[in-house]
Amino acid sequence: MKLNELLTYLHEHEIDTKENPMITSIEMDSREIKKGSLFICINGYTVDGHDYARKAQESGAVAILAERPLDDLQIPVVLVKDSKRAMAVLADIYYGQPTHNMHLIGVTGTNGKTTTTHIIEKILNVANKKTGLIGTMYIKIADELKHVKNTTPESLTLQKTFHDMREKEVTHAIMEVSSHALHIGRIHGCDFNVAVFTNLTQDHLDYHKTMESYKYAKGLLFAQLGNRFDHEDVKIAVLNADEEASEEFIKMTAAKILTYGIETCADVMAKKINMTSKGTEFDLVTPVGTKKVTINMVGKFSIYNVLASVSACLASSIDIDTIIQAIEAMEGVRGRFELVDGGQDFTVIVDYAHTPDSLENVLQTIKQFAEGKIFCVVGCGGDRDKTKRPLMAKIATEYSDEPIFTSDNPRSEDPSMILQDMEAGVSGEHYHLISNREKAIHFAIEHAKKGDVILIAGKGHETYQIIGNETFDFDDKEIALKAINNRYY
Ligand SMILES: CC(=O)N[C@H]1[C@@H](OP(=O)(O)OP(=O)(O)OC[C@H]2O[C@@H](n3ccc(=O)[nH]c3=O)[C@H](O)[C@@H]2O)O[C@H](CO)[C@@H](O)[C@@H]1O[C@H](C)C(=O)N[C@@H](C)C(=O)N[C@H](CCC(=O)O)C(=O)O
Ligand SMILES: Nc1ncnc2c1ncn2[C@@H]1O[C@H](COP(=O)(O)OP(=O)(O)OP(=O)(O)O)[C@@H](O)[C@H]1O
Ligand SMILES: N[C@H](CCC[C@H](N)C(=O)O)C(=O)O
Ligand SMILES: [Mg+2]
Repeated sequence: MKLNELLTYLHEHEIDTKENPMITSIEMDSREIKKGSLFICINGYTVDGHDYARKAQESGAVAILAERPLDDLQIPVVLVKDSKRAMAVLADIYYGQPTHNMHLIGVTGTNGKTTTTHIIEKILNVANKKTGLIGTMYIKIADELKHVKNTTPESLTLQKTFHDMREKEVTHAIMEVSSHALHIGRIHGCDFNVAVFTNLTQDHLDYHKTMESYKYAKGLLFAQLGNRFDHEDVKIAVLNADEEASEEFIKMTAAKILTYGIETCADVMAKKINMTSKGTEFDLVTPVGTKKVTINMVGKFSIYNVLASVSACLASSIDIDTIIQAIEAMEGVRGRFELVDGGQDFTVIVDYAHTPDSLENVLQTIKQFAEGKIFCVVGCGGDRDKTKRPLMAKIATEYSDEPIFTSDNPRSEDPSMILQDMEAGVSGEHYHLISNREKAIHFAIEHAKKGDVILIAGKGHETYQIIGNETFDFDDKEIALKAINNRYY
């Protein structure tokens, strides 16, 4: 596409030349520049992309889009007020508006996004739909996986991903939509058909500062959902009726509403719930009838994720029998309440609970079936919301018999300072302090007795640990299996 053609889509811009090069790729990272690229300068949180414009030119960029004039460049410079916004517009156009002709489901909320997107994916696959998935664990196009840094990538990566999905004939895409992405505008240009809300509890206050602005960011997904009545293309907001924030999101959206819940009357509900340590049975009540279902996942939070997924799929015109077949076959998601079986006579669970609410939910669930003591190996991430640390420590001591405070991903912070923040939440309670995560896991496994349950929380599927600037191989499940092996064999 020629530069001038691309620029017709930007309402306000200035350009310093009449040159009109052919653009063969759009990049926001100078390290990705190829011959023919348009380089977009983004002023980031750590560095300013404008400082890399020269490097981009040297690497073959044929044009630059920037927020301020740049000296000593021989290629056209397009000036805009906000390069991130311009990037979203250009990415959408350059990649052929890929979300306009695919069914796009977005899932937002503090906890349960990854799990819910995977349940939706399973249902759509059982319904023979070709799917793409974007989220914390990976970008998945059919069976092909690509690892990513962010849960919800920047608009450029997003639109390119949707374009690749279209090339692979994906008809249904499901994505996790983080509050950061909503706040920064990474999803501008995404034409969602269905938007799903899981829940809102404390996290990310380092970024959003208050729960009110965190809620506002989540609400943007619903506010931006097809704000006109196109009766050929109805947009649907799937909201958790048991969550207070849903009442506000209802006011924020013009879309059709479908609610789900357990406590409050809703369109889709779970009734007569019967939980065991292996699974859950309940009556699934929907606008198209009531059926008894048995799922392999445990915990009330899992029922919420299933109800959200069922609602999203009903909103996507999938028939109820297919939905039920899929949710009954769903085995769970990697690193989410995942059982580690090394032949031991106690239970070991690896879970991604890294917020106060998720930790409380998971421990409450374990309490319902634990025959012996509960061990809880838990830490808190560095360079993240500090105020959740004492809360998580308190919850660990409240719901477990042997809490073991350890490191998560300390990142740039001193691990002992993070532990101090956790300890500030407890006074007089019994707990262990083992900063080295591998040693903490070994400690729990060496001390567990028959019937006990060990929860290893916070890192779930992660196969690394970030300490300082370095990333080390680290897999909770692998380490737990090694410790079980050491103890028994
Ligand atoms: C705070 C934040 O959101 N940061 C994101 C941001 O990074 P940044 O602003 O620091 O970028 P930067 O390094 O300053 O670079 C600025 C610009 O210079 C460019 N650059 C940089 C170096 C170079 O050599 N050449 C070059 O061109 C960069 O490509 C970029 O365009 O832009 C990057 C590229 O898109 C993101 O990967 C990065 O996410 C970081 C990794 C992050 O940790 N983000 C978290 C807070 C986040 O967004 N989390 C949410 C929610 C998670 C959840 O709850 O599930 C998520 O969606 O992931
Ligand atoms: N609906 C839910 N309500 C509360 N807690 C949940 C719910 N679903 C899952 N959890 C807990 O939260 C953890 C993370 O779940 P999941 O990865 O699905 O959430 P997420 O929203 O994608 O998280 P992230 O923002 O880190 O990507 C799980 O391991 C479990 O402990
Ligand atoms: N999406 C979350 C994941 C946290 C996972 C936990 N292991 C940590 O590193 O804090 C975040 O980036 O805040
Ligand atoms: Mg996630």
